[in-house]
Amino acid sequence: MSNQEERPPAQTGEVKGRRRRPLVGVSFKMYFDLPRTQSYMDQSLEEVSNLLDRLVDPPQVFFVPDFVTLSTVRSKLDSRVASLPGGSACSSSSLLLGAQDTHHEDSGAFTGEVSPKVLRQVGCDLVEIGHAERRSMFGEDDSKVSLKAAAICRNSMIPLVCVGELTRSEDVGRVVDECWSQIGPVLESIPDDSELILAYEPVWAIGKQQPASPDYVVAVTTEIRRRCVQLHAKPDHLVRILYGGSAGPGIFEKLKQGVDGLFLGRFAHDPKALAETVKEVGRGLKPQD
Ligand SMILES: O=C(CO)COP(=O)(O)O
Repeated sequence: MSNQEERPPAQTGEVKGRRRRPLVGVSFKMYFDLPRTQSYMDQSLEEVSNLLDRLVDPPQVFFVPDFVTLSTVRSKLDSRVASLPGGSACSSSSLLLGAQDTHHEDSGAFTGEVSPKVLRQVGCDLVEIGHAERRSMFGEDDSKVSLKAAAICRNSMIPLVCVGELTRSEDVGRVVDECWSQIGPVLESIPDDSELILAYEPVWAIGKQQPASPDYVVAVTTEIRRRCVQLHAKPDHLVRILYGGSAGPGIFEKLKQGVDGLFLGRFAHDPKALAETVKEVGRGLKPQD
């Protein structure tokens, strides 16, 4: 598949079953060169596709490479799925492609920008917006994030919106208020029936040796979910919340009361660490394994 007409709208969760499917993703940020992206994808797909059928609750797994390698990664995802027997848990709805940003217009005189329409045409399922690095270094503010979220939905993809407070605080209400100032405008800008993925990434926990503490993450994400559902009346099954910020193997078990999965950076650079995390988010191996 190579163009938008041939691809059905991205629907990453199990919307019809009203179940929030677990989800694990990795952003390559700007860490990988082209050969590294290719070898990382080959090794990760080998690890993950061998694993998904053996898990209790196989998660969806998404990859977020740079713009230039989106088509390369798309081809690798498609050929891996095509090589597997029908009925495998490793299908086109379980291996997803994301972009790291988008412009909010579909076309026009915006030199250097990338259109959400083209992202869909090259086979993106989701688009990451509002990452802390883009907010702090590239002037991405809440109004731009909202426009981009609307553009992503308009082009049949899922917005993956990164939110998080700048500094750690014991006051969960204050932390959630800061996150809510980023989430509220997005919820206003997208259709009520659109899926949304929120990546809760406390800015102070990105790029560190340790993630935020489990109690902290669960308290914040539980309140974010409550506000989405009760304050905004967003259907519960349409919002998935991930944790990101120095996340890696060994932490999902402690966060699972609050989140549907993880969004990884450096600690997924080893494909075996990615596979280990996928295994944990997928509730481990089925008993016979
Ligand atoms: O920013 C992140 C994912 O978007 C997390 O990056 P690190 O896990 O490398 O801190």
